[in-house]
Amino acid sequence: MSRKKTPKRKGASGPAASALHAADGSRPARPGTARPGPQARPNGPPQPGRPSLGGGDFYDVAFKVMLVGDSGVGKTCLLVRFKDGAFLAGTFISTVGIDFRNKVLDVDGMKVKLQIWDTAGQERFRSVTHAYYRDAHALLLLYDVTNKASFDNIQAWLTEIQDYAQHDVVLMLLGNKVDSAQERVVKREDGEKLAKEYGLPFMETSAKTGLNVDLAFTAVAKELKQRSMKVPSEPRFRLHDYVKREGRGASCCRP
Ligand SMILES: Nc1nc2c(ncn2[C@@H]2O[C@H](COP(=O)(O)OP(=O)(O)OP(=O)(O)O)[C@@H](O)[C@H]2O)c(=O)[nH]1
Ligand SMILES: [Mg+2]
Repeated sequence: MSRKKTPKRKGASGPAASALHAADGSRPARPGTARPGPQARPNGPPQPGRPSLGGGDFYDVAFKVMLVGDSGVGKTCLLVRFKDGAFLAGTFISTVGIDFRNKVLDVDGMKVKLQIWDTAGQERFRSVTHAYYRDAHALLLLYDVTNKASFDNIQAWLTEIQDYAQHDVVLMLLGNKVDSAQERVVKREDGEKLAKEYGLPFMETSAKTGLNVDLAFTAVAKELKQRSMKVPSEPRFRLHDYVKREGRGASCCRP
């Protein structure tokens, strides 16, 4: 990850909510009780493949990916869209603490398992989530294009990442909810500018329509897989170039 400058801490904020919320809607997350599963290792060498304990999904390498950003930006919805291909419409139920879902991807013939941690954006859970940054191989940092404050808080999140995550963590900036064209207050160019300033790959996404959601996770999986190979057999994967080339504009996929 390259960052041009050290951002100033502003203090992230988000709407208050209180109900329990698990990423799959079945198991509520309890703050401080979730632990990385046996298949996720701290940042460093990925674990060699084996079947997962629960689902029997075989894989060659496993990585831990964390979703971060203000409350309400759509982290849980992004994960549910990626994992289940569905959108959680209706009442917003804020995540409590942290929870995770697994998904195995086929990346150029290799089974790459992503253990994706969905964190609570609310300030009061920050100390819980801090403990998990260190183990993350990749971070997806989200803001909501219809919420200026969530965009303004990105610098604060970057400070937090700098303080708690591994220095070589794969980091990508995502502007979510681009389906809400009428409510948009953060222009695509603003996101691009900020991403450029910090040397981050950037995409706009929609958990509602699915725009660029698979692409974001696939790009991260490709980058992690390549990094994990001692002698890369393929040409160097370039995350920035990949998301620029493959990313689709918001206008192509409105419902
Ligand atoms: N239109 C639109 N709404 C979305 C999208 N993603 C999420 N939402 C809505 O935004 C609200 C918040 O989504 P969540 O995924 O729960 O937000 P979160 O970032 O997980 O919030 P915390 O768990 O509090 O950190 C919900 O009402 C979702 O239905 C999107 O891409 N488009
Ligand atoms: Mg959530």
